[in-house]
Amino acid sequence: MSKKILLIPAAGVGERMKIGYPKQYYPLFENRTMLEVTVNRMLGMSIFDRVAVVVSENDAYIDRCRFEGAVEIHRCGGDTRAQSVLNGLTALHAEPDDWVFVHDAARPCIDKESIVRLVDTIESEAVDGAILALPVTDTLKWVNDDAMIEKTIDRSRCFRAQTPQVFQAQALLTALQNAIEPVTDEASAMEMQGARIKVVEGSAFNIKVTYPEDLKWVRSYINQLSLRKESVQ
Ligand SMILES: Nc1ccn([C@@H]2O[C@H](COP(=O)(O)OP(=O)(O)OP(=O)(O)O)[C@@H](O)[C@H]2O)c(=O)n1
Ligand SMILES: C[C@](O)(CO)[C@H](O)COP(=O)(O)O
Repeated sequence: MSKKILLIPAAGVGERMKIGYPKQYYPLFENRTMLEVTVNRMLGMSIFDRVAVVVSENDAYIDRCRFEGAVEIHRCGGDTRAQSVLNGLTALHAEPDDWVFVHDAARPCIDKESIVRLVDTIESEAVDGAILALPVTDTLKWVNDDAMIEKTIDRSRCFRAQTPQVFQAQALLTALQNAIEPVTDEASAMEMQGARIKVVEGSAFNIKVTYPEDLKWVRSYINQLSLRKESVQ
């Protein structure tokens, strides 16, 4: 029986957040860091057989994190997100057909319903993998180097990719090793291999904390959960 493994890349520096330390260690809720909130929410779902976090070799914060369940820490982060995921995958020593759910540490508002939809898809459909995503709702413009519009793009087939993105361990390892150009998500590497990847409905709240202003929405969502007495961490 193949396992479900959660792999959380958390080795970024958070350049765009400009807080002077990696954003995954920002205290998000009651002194719990973003990484703790993300991991503990995932642990609380009771879906994963293994939970692993990839941090950089010289990470000075991870030892202070308190997780509410078993978490493997791999100090093998790379210079890019893809390299961190590849290094983490290698360190996992997973079985080839284990399902690996890769989820950004910087997406703490992930919800169980979305994960269940992902699991249902890989268990019931003939796919090589699946990702959470949302349809684009704005009109899309393609511009030139001077920001002048060249054309309007048909948005009906455009989706915004989120995480988790789930693939089988060996297939993902091979895809990331073979990716010929830099990739910003796992699906991109798998697409290059011709994989069949399904887009599964995500949540508008599953935003990635990238810029300081993103924190406003994330904190508000997390506080709402707390007010409704739903588990936050
Ligand atoms: N070398 C890297 C870069 C990113 N990540 C992780 O990948 C996720 C998404 O990346 P992003 O939001 O781009 O994070 P950063 O790279 O930290 O941000 P920035 O690009 O602003 O520096 C985060 O959980 C981040 O920690 C990683 O594990 N290793
Ligand atoms: C993986 C990802 O979160 C999907 O939206 C995203 O591509 C990561 O973004 P990054 O800023 O390029 O790390």
